[in-house]
Amino acid sequence: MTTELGLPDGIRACLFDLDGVITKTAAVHAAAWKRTFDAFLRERDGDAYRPFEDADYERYVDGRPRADGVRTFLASRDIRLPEGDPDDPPDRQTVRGLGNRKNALLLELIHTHGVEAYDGTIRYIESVRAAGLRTAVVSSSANCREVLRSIHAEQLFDVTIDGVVASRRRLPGKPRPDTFLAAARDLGVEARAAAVFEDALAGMEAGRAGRFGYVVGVDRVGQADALRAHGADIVVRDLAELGEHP
Ligand SMILES: O=P(O)(O)OC[C@H]1O[C@@H](O)[C@H](O)[C@@H](O)[C@@H]1O
Repeated sequence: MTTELGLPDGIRACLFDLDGVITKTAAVHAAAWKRTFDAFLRERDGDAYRPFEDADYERYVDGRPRADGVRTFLASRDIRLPEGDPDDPPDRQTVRGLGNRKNALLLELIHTHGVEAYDGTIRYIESVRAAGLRTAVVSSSANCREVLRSIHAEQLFDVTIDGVVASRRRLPGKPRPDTFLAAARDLGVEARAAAVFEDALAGMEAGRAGRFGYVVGVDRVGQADALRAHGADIVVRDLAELGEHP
């Protein structure tokens, strides 16, 4: 282990997820999804509908690109909707319509409440860069750049692979490893020389599938065992814990 950063020797780049790792926006996404799916399920099944639970978010939606989240959750309830069109109105019962409904709610929540960063992560990224390692943000979110801009953190990353870049480059989203692998490649390092920092189960699986050198699970919601089961090499509650001496 290197002492300062708590990373194995040979790690030359760090790949950070955004929502829940850098910013306190995972809960905001979860809230927007819950409002979207509960409204949809109530419209469909009436008042006896089965609500969208935290576990549904963690298993089927967290970390995945927007439309994949819609499809994966609906499939878990044996529901299939037409794909629809990327600019379907938010009240249209299609995969894209539901995604747009969620995005409108997310943006409303973000604009009303603002975005907060995790100070422990920002300090950690600054130490990583001071130590000469390269950094990337790897997020499924199409809102990644706006969120980073709002906390003035864009300059902390040499490479950005977000939801917009991934669809332009046709990269399959997490849990597939392609977005992380693209970030490592853009930084000029092999996967085994890169560490992945993620809070989502889909992100853990991507880290494991890509054979990255180190997979750090960031547990903000009490799912340490699940993070380990899905591929974490280590689980911390905050990145400030990495490199702390016992
Ligand atoms: O809808 P967006 O902003 O493009 O984000 C896509 C996904 O981005 C991930 O970072 C979140 O964990 C998911 O909850 C979200 O659905």
